[in-house]
Amino acid sequence: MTHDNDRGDSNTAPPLLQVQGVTVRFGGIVALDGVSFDIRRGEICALIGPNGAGKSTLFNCLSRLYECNSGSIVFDGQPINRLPRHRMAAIGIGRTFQNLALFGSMTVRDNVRVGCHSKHHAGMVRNAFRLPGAARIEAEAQARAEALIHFLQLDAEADRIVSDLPFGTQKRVELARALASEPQLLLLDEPACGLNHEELQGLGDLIRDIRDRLGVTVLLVEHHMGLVMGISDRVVALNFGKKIAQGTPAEVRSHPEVIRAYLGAEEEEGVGA
Ligand SMILES: Nc1ncnc2c1ncn2[C@@H]1O[C@H](COP(=O)(O)OP(=O)(O)OP(=O)(O)O)[C@@H](O)[C@H]1O
Repeated sequence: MTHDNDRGDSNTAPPLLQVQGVTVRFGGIVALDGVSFDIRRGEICALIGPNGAGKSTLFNCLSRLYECNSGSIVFDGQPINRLPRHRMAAIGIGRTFQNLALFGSMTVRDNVRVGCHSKHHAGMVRNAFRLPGAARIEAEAQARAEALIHFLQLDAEADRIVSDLPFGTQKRVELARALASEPQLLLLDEPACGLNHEELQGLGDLIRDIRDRLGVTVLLVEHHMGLVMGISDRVVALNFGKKIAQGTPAEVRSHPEVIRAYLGAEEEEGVGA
C-alpha cells in the first residue's frame, strides 16, 4: 500500500495540479472568477473562504461534477476539463464528500472494496466474465482493502454495516474508500465537519499520515481554522469567487484581505480560531 513519497523533489517537479483562470457562472452569479493556483506534489493545501466564496464550486470542477465556463485544470500534465467524471478515480483524483457518499447498507469492508475497484474498471469487467487475471486483480483489491482498513483503524468495525456506525467512524470509512483507488491527489470536503473534539484531534495526524505514509497530495476545503492552520503547507483563500491570498498559513492568516473577508462575513470561527 505504501506509495513513494515524492516530497523531496517538490521544488523541481512540475505541479501536480494547475488551476488556470477558472471561471464558473450560474446564470448571473459568478461563482469562480479567473481563479489560478498550483498544488505541488506531496503538499497539504487548504482552500478557505467565507460561505459562498466558491470553494465547493472549485472542488466540483476538480471532480468534474461542474463544467468550467473558461480556464483550464491540468492534473499531472493532463488537461482534465473534457474528461468524463467516471475517469477521475482512474487518473488519480479521489475525493470525500461533506455529507458522505457511502453504501450505508453494506459493511465497511465491502465499501472499501468497491473503492478498490473504482480505479481498475477493467478488473470488474474481467471478474464479470471470469477472464484471465481476474483472480489476481481480486486478490490485490482485497489485500489493499485490508491494509486500508488497518491504516484507518477500522479493524474492529470491518464487518459492521456502515449506517450503524457513528458519524465520525463513517467519515473514516469514506476516507478508506477514497484512498482505495490509490489517488495521487485526495480532495477532502470539510473533513472536520460533524466530528467531536476527540475525533478532531486525531484528524490532523491522520491527514498528515495520508500524505507522509501514503505519499498522497491533499487539497482540503475546511472551515475549521485550527485544523487548516495546523496541518497545511499552503493555504489559498477565496472570496466572492476570486482568489484573495495564497501562502503559508501564517501569511494567509495575517493577510489584510483575508481578515476583511472573514470579519465582513462575521464568521464565528474567525481567521485565527
Ligand atoms: N449549482 C448551483 N447553482 C446555482 N448557484 C450555485 C450552484 N452552486 C453554487 N452556486 C453559487 O455559487 C456561489 C459559490 O458557492 P459555493 O458553494 O461554491 O461556495 P462555498 O465557498 O463552497 O460556500 P460554503 O462554505 O457555504 O459551502 C454561491 O453564490 C452559490 O450560491
